[in-house]
Amino acid sequence: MSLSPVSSYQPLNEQTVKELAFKLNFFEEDADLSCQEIGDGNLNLVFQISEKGKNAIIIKQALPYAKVVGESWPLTVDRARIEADALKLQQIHAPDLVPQVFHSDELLAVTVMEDLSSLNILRTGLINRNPFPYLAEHIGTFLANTLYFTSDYALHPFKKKEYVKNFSNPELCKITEDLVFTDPFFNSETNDFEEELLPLLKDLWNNFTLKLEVAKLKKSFITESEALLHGDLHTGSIFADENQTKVIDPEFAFYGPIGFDIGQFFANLTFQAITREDTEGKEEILTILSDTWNVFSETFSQHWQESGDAYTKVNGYLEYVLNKAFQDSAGFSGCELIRRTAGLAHVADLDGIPEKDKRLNAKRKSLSLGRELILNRHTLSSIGELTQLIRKHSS
Ligand SMILES: Nc1ncnc2c1ncn2[C@@H]1O[C@H](COP(=O)(O)OP(=O)(O)O)[C@@H](O)[C@H]1O
Ligand SMILES: CSC[C@H]1O[C@H](OP(=O)(O)O)[C@H](O)[C@@H]1O
Repeated sequence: MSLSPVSSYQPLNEQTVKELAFKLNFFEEDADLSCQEIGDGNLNLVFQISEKGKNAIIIKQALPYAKVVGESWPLTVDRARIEADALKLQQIHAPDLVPQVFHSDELLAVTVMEDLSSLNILRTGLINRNPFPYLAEHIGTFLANTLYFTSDYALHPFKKKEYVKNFSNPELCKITEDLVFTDPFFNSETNDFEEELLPLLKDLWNNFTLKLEVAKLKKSFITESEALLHGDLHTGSIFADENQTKVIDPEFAFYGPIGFDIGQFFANLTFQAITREDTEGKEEILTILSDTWNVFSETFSQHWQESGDAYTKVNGYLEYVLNKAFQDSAGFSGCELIRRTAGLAHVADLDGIPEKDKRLNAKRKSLSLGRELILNRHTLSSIGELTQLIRKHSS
């Protein structure tokens, strides 16, 4: 039986979302509520509802299409169920690192959650050069806990397969398969770039060694059901300040290779290593990147000691798993750098640079670093070698 306050899906607006908040008893019936739609992402509606002097709540609703494109791009609202279920699981394994979910409704495709607007979206905070002293510790822990505890290394095989089924997310995965792994490596209609970048892009499109390596990464993304991924872990999916970090928006969650989340986070940090002009600023980012890896690998290794799987006691297996995740993360990171530079969905780190020459210079660095990361990922044997490669291409 559905506990939904409505009998069919309907897109909410600032009036009907208040009525929903009342029906769900988040406010007393005489409360004077204010409400704004604050969503700035590509896909969903996000309403902030508040009563003067009290904590606000967030009601996020999936539309039956991709908001950024419109009704010509239909998209399942089941992504709201996936997002709510992923947040609830992440809350168990990484408490304090995700927003609290107060309520979710599959029929209306809504998630009611904690309002985090006292924190900053990390991408904006990094562009504004705010300090995030706990970011590496928090994201390293988030990655280690959510990835380890949803994997076969930790779970009974029946439970793991139940999760794989629950988090089957074909439509959202298809977006990533197209926009991250395919379109930017071909002269596709969805691509979006300044014409000055065309010669460099043609070099990528004609580089068959590169295409073979991207095909291998895409195969890994599609076929390796290693752990429950966040699936879209960029710096716009993280709220943070000097003390706290909260990961939001796991609607792309599905079972995939561990290195994918790590690589997306690395790439989105790397835009800052590229665009910051001072060495100190660049080094600050590279330190966050390498500290995140170190926290991730140490925490993941500690969890591994508790695994019940007989093979986890075999010498060399943990090192193999971590090394694969590390080299994959470099390759996935390369794909993310290229797609955010020349694909459909861009980032403010690059597009927000007002001076054309500087912007193009940063984009050229991003494209060439992306290519190097994809081609040379198997030569990287330590986090220091990865940060050195980024340093070389971003100076
Ligand atoms: N829990 C929250 N608290 C405060 N603001 C939020 C919250 N969740 C989302 N937002 C706001 O809505 C924006 C879009 O949210 P997001 O979940 O990324 O949507 P989309 O799935 O469309 O990308 C965020 O950038 C942020 O400004
Ligand atoms: C048409 S979806 C493009 C892009 O948007 C998603 O990001 P977000 O929902 O955080 O704005 C995801 O990265 C998709 O690849």
